[in-house]
Amino acid sequence: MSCALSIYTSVARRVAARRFSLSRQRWYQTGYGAADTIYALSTHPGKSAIAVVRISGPQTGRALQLLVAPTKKAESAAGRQLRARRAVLARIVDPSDSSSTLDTGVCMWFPGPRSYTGEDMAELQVHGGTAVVSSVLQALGRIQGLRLAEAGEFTRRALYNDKMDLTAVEGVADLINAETEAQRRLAVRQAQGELGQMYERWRGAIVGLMAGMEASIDFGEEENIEDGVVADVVAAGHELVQEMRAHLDDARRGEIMRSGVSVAIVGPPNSGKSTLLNLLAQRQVAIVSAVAGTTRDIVEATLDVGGFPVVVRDTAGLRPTGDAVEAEGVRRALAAAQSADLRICVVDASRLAAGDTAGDVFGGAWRALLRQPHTLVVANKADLLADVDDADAWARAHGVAGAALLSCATRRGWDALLRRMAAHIRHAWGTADADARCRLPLTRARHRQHMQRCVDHMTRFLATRDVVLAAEELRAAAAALGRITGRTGTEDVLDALFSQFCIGK
Ligand SMILES: Nc1nc2c(ncn2[C@@H]2O[C@H](COP(=O)(O)OP(=O)(O)OP(=O)(O)O)[C@@H](O)[C@H]2O)c(=O)[nH]1
Ligand SMILES: [Mg+2]
Repeated sequence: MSCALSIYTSVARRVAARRFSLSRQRWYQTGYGAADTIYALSTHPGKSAIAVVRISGPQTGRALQLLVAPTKKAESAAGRQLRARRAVLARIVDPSDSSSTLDTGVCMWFPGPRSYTGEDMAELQVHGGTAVVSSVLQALGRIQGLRLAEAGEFTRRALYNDKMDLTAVEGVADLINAETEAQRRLAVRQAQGELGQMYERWRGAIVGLMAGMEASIDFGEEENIEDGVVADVVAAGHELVQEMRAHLDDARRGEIMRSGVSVAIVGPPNSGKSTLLNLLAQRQVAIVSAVAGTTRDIVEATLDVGGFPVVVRDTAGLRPTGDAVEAEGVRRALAAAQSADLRICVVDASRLAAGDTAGDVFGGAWRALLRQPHTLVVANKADLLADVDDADAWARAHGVAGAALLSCATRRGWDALLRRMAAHIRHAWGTADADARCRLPLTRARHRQHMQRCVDHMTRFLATRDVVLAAEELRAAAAALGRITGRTGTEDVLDALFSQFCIGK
């Protein structure tokens, strides 16, 4: 046991050393060069109260010496030098003429490695006027060895300097793009490294299993796995795979929260689908008319329902038709309904009240939609009904049990419908982001793909009796996890990811 442990330690050390060298190797391969010092405006371009200019790289200290001068007040005070991680009020001056003040602002100096990028870094908070910002940027450009940063280059440097892993970088990108509370909650946890730490813990556990396998090779007489020696390794492997499978089997909660819950509004023509979309979007996105068959194509709007990101699609009314264009609309509507996470089936309550059955209203083939999970039925045009005291009883009596009674015209049932949609989304996909005790779900298809590969290799590892194959499967499983966190072979992913970042991040 102690032997296995010492082998584990040596393997883990080798893995850690390799990880470091891989990071540095990538760093030099990128062509950016560690010698460059970069700068950029990190806040939004345009007029604002304050703008933040960031500098990172080995020449940062020299750039500050040339660019930052004490204010008159600071000159008389003791300790006027820039101190690490302290905000100092300073004059930002022209490097070629320190008497020419460009602006007065706050300067912060972060000597590496205790900075965002892991390098020497500085932040200048200046007044957010266009002329001020451009004069500071031009002054930085005149200092030798400094150049404007590429999109996402600060964060790229943080990644290469092991300040964060790839999942954390993706979390930062998601945080910047987050539009709803649920997206923000998910992204902030990922940006703090929570997901990456979990994958690294699993990778460490696989490395431990590899150490166990090495022990079995050392002490086994033949190159076959000896039952007694590897019983613990196999048991630990089973436990690990179970944990990983539970992570994979998450109903795509994280991916749905990140990209938005896709909702399709479907139902017969003229039931008020487009009216509902316009109400949800709070603007006239789709054409509404009393003519049945108005909507032909898919009309889409992105919104926030109770803090959850939602992409709603209005669709053509479902009915048999000889019109080729309308038939294509119906085909697209059914496809949208199939692929949606949540379906809202809108029916005309007045038609049900007039004696049509739900079957008449929906048509035979389309009733199948109602039986799909994650489907809410909305009986619209409730204003056309005689007084209904008990909406649930009314829906049961008219063959649409559980339907929400709504009038888009008078807004009767509107708040209840929104509450119901939010509750359904929270219950189906939303728990992990809201509850910090829950494990973070997979947030990208990229993670899912590598995670699935890892589980496949682990499954094959557990099935084989051949020690060489077993070790190979473990190595491949660890490498798959390494691809999620960016430890192995991710240059192509990085280029795609950082191109989505803004300059200055
Ligand atoms: N009385 C009443 N009329 C409504 C209500 N909601 C929508 N309407 C009317 O019903 C008609 C059809 O509305 P739309 O929103 O275009 O219906 P649709 O389901 O999108 O129709 P198609 O695009 O043809 O499939 C319009 O005249 C709307 O003003 C409601 O709650 N009450
Ligand atoms: Mg319509």
